[in-house]
Amino acid sequence: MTQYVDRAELKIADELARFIEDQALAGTGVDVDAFWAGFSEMIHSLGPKNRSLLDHREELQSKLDDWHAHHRAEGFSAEAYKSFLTEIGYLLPEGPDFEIETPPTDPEIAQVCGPQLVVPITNARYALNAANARWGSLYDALYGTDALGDLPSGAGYDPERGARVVARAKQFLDTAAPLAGGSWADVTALRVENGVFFVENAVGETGLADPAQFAGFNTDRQGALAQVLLRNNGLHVCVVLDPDTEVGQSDPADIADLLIESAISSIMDFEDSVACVDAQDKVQAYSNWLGLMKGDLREEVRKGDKQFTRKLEDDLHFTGSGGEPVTLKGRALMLVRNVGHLMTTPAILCHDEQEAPEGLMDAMITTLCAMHDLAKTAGPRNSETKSIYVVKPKMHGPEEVAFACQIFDQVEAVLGLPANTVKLGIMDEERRTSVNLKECIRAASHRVAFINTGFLDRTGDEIHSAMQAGPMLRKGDMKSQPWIAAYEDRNVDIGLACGLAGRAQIGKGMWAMPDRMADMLEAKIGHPLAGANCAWVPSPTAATLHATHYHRVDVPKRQREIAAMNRPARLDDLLTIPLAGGKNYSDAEITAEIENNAQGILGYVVRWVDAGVGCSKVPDIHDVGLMEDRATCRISSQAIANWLEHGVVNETQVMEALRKMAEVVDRQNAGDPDYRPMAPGYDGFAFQAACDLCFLGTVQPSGYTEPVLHQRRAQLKEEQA
Ligand SMILES: CC(=O)SCCNC(=O)CCNC(=O)[C@H](O)C(C)(C)COP(=O)(O)OP(=O)(O)OC[C@H]1O[C@@H](n2cnc3c(N)ncnc32)[C@H](O)[C@@H]1OP(=O)(O)O
Ligand SMILES: O=CC(=O)O
Ligand SMILES: [Mg+2]
Repeated sequence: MTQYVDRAELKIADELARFIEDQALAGTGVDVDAFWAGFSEMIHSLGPKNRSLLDHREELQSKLDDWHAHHRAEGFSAEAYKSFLTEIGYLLPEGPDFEIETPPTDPEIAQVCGPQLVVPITNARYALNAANARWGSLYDALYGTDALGDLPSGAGYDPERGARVVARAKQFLDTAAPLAGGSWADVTALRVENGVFFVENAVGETGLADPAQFAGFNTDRQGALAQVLLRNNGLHVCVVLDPDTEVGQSDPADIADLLIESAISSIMDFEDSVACVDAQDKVQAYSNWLGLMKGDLREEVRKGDKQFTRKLEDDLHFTGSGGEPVTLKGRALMLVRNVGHLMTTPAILCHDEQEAPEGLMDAMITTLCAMHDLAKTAGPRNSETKSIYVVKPKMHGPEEVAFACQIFDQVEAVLGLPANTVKLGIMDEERRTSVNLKECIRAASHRVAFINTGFLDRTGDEIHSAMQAGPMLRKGDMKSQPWIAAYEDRNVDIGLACGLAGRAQIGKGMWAMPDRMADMLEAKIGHPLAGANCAWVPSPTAATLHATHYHRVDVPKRQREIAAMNRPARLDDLLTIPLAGGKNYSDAEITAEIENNAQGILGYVVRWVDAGVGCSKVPDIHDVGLMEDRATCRISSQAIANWLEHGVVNETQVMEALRKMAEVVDRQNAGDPDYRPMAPGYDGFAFQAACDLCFLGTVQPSGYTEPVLHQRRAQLKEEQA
């Protein structure tokens, strides 16, 4: 039972009030009473608007449902559809051209192109790792994954595999920092003399083809060259020399590793990768964020027989070619993803005892925590421009973006921050945002710092918003449809037209197969080539490997080329609904599809509901481990709900698939002593949640999964209390 304390017409869960007063407010200079008064005023003034925006979503959805239900039989007319969307205010008129006016942002947002790592904020061990993922070992990333085509076989070091890793890494150097003569593969010695970098290899003495790529060096205590810093496309590579390691010893030039700039920014996620349903969970999440912003977050890590304390890395120091000190950031720029506008929270009750919107709570408290970074007078800072970067997900159209800006206007006023301190990341992941993207950006033109194609949620919304249009294609077929290509291209085109290049991020989505690094290396170069200056990765290792793409592609140049192409707008493609149409899937294909979706849902939901884990790696029916979060769960559940709605499958078939796959998921988790099997009872909260997601999928708001997940997890917590 939550204990509440009264604060300025709000009831605040006791542990949240204590966190805010004792930890978050302390040291910010914000007066406690003024804070509560301002917070209360914000919740009571913006809460009703929040609710009316959600009502508007529902109104539009029911109009879409009706229209599709009435026009299904007569065949689809794109023109009639577009007129209807315009008539109901779903598709809005575009205003004149404009450019964003966001105040200057940090280089990691505006200039440096590279991977963006996402991490659940509730896991301090991972969150610290994500902050520290600015630098990663390319040798380790190549050795420890399937990036070379196969996986390491044993526990010990395999010199044959090591040689292949070194060869690949040196190929990378030949692209990122080519030599004037010969290849890095034949390098026998490196030296720095009077600030000039020399290389010896098969052709004799040489140097970098472009000497300006030499950015600094370090020597060891004996004065021997220990690190050489190179720069390419704004990214750094540190060549590590160490004859005392096994790898360095076997290298003619003592090269032991390449440390490369990896996660340029990291998103600390309060949204789809976490399971936070009450004040207790939220305080844990806010505490981690506060620790990152204060810089004092620590986590005891045990690995095998080793134990150590993980904390934020310091900056890196080198000597420049003229003898000047060179300092590079040791940490990724941290952004924070708040929840969207949908959910309410039992952590705060309004004067009418109703739950407050969770998005308002996140906006105020994550900004408050980040003030500790702005206030630092010594030590490494997150933002040099005194900015706070908030990613706002799942907004539907410009009105909701304008509302997000209004929220942060009020937050800044309450906390005494200069206007537009909070920079906004707009996730382009709902259909009404994609179709009105230019106006969404305009609505945040003074604070937008990124737009990003969250194609996973976007796929879920594609299914839900056209639920009544007919049965959709299989999940895997969605990726090759006209709507998604148009969505990705338009996001870049509109971002460039609105002046984001050199000022803000134009990002691309998550790589959702965390163990398939060879495939990622093949596929994800497509992101910088498409003009994105950042793209999401699920792990630090993926960040290191994806970083190599930004050495191969000069993104600003690519953006100029794309802008010059003047590509046509392709709104018609964007509005092409991915219906199965004449495709007649066989019974086997239908069964495989629902079993695959059921397995993903159950594998994810059982850990969410029973263990409070918001992001998991779950094998699909082909045994490929997939990153599952609320967005991927939204796709799978909406896909099943859609096929149920149109009679492609019936309830009995879906229930059979759920029961069968529950047994599979139980077996997959058999090694976990805390795991509670779903079979043979099929009566636990997790299994019920999976059933609700499928059988009640059509009536979930926008097809989101969080209402069901929250309800079932809260029930379980209550039962366990
Ligand atoms: C649609 C969307 O919204 S996408 C955004 C939401 N999704 C995410 O945020 C995905 C984040 N990724 C993750 O949570 C995880 O990588 C998972 C759940 C996919 C896989 O986790 P695991 O199975 O534990 O990964 P695995 O065993 O391969 O690796 C664990 C190691 O990698 C690190 N690691 C894995 N993912 C991350 C991450 N995102 N950030 C930082 N470190 C990470 C861990 O710290 C750990 O290293 P450590 O032992 O030194 O602490
Ligand atoms: O948030 C990201 C997505 O793809 O959804
Ligand atoms: Mg999303």
